[in-house]
Amino acid sequence: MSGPAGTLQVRELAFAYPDGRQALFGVNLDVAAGERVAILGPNGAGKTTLVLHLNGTLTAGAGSVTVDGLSVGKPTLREIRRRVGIVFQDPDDQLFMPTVRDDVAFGPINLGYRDAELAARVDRALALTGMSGAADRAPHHLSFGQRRRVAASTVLSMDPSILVLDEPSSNLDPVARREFADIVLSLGLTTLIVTHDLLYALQLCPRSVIMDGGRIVADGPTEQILGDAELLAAHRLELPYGYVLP
Ligand SMILES: Nc1ncnc2c1ncn2[C@@H]1O[C@H](COP(=O)(O)OP(=O)(O)OP(=O)(O)O)[C@@H](O)[C@H]1O
Repeated sequence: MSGPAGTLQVRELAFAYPDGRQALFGVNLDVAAGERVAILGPNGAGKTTLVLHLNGTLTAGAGSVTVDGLSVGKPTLREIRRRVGIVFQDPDDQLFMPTVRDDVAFGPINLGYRDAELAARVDRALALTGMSGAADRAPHHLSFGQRRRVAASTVLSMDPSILVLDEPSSNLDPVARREFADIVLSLGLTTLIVTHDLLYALQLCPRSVIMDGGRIVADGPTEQILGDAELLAAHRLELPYGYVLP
């Protein structure tokens, strides 16, 4: 079965790590095509654990995850990995080839693309992040901000329907931060953003959920969530010092 591209359904998802630590307790989340949703919450809330279920890196202990109408599980894993692109916090976890072009081509080559079709995918993915000029450079010669863009290109070259960004603003200077936000907005993809940067969530995501203790404890318009001082305080979230919502 297949559904509209860019849709996500998480149903009663529960998960315990092998050491017995229960990290998720019945998480429910529906994301519509084209939505941008911030996943907020204190350290240890279960945000990363949830995200790692979306592309099948972790397997649900109970409940289900459905992407574009496809149930995440062993039989669909290859297709799910293509459809859900995760950009990790540290780009160096994703860049390991001699050149930027090789890194961005890695995923499509695994999918069987070659020659002109492969080149077109790589060129497009680099253009989307403004990194076309760096195609022949070594990733480790690039700045952190540039490496983050290339890491995004490595998943965009798979033509994903859902983009997951883990702390996308971390270690970026203000201009790089804004430039990356502009890239995300220009893509128009269903996007989940895990972040402690509440203003980045406000800038990029009309909707936010708060996770705490392995559960989603709030879900609504970002402006409303960030405007609720009691809710934020109850879950160890704080706007930057002195900041007043517009
Ligand atoms: N590999 C692991 N083995 C055992 N427990 C783990 C493992 N990874 C995470 N946990 C635990 O699962 C819970 C959720 O962790 P998770 O990393 O999902 O939280 P998080 O919200 O992403 O936190 P942070 O904001 O610090 O990144 C925590 O209690 C954590 O200690």
